[in-house]
Amino acid sequence: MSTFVRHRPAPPAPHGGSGGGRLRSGIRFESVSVAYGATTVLDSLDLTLLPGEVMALLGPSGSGKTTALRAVAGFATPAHGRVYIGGEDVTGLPPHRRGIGMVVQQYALFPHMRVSDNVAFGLRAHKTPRAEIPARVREALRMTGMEDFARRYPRELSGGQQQRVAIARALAIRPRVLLLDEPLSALDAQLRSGMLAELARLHRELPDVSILYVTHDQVEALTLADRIAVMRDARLVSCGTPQELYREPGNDFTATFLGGANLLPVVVRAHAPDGRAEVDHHGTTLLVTAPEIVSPGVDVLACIRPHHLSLTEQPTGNGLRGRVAELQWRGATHRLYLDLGPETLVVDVAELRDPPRVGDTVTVTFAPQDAVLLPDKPGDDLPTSPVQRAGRVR
Ligand SMILES: Nc1ncnc2c1ncn2[C@@H]1O[C@H](COP(=O)(O)OP(=O)(O)OP(=O)(O)O)[C@@H](O)[C@H]1O
Repeated sequence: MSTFVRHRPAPPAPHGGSGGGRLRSGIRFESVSVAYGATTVLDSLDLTLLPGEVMALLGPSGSGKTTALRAVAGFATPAHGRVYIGGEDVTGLPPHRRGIGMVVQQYALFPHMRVSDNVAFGLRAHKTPRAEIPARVREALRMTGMEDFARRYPRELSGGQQQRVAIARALAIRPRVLLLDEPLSALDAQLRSGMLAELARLHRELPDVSILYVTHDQVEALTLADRIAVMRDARLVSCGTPQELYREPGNDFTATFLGGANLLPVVVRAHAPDGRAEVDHHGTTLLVTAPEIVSPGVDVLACIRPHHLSLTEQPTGNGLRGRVAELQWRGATHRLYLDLGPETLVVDVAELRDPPRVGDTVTVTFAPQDAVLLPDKPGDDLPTSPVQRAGRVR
């Protein structure tokens, strides 16, 4: 397995664990690989979702997110590995016996059925006793705010309302895990943000349900997830809480995919005992954060978020001087593209009353704690000192 993955241990259950009497929730992928013909589209995935945890699977198109979700649902068969739900090995179980609710991008409602029948459909498929069905349908429609629409047909609903019905249908069976595949991507930006808040509220109402949420939208992942798993080319490249991955992305792909980042090539000069390192950037010494003890003389990247840079007249340290190549007014902020010579630095600052002009030379600065070192090649770990390397915990 690539040493690229910075996989933090799972934190304690964020929502109190599984409920008494119910089937346990939580999902575990144990070295799961899925292939279509000769192409491996999911490569040895090891990942654990705790009971009650919301995990976002984030990554570009084709990275294997949906395949991972389908492996949990039972619609994609692993060539290797096992899938567990609530500690139970479900690898060989058919989808309807896995206790999952699933919502996909295109809602997949039956057009000829009223809302209530769409929601009842899953319950019938799960052989819920007839007498219980009306109450379960009402409960699911109440949770999604769709009680008043029970008699309508899908064509009489907006996109957002149809998606609520799809969620109600998934919840009606009282699943132990909820699988959401880009559930908001067909909605416009405003509706999407409202639905994000709704999903967060729903999860507070159902704290025992584990949610695996596939998205390529970093805002959705940052907003909703307890932890984010970042995928690329069929592999898991990072996993951690949104804050961990944002502050210490561990690799250049995660840094740029989650939030956007400047990645400056630097050479390590010295490592300070306080977790800082002195690095050289084309002759300028910068003080940055080193998550591990890095070896002097090696090439690494300094990751600095655009909004962590500020304009200054006289920096007391960490000054980067460059020519303004482009200036964009974005309402609340200005974005500057600074030509540093070999690189362009992106700088986001609060709206300036008196902005510099294109062609002006300016200086920006950053705090050492806002710049973190990353390995300079995909697949690498930070080049550490021999002592640190020997004692490394993976
Ligand atoms: N049934 C299939 N047969 C052959 N190839 C498939 C099949 N389903 C998916 N793939 C391929 O597997 C790879 C991963 O697809 P997957 O849908 O898991 O990616 P994704 O990360 O969810 O992408 P997106 O964000 O575009 O949905 C893609 O290259 C896709 O073309």
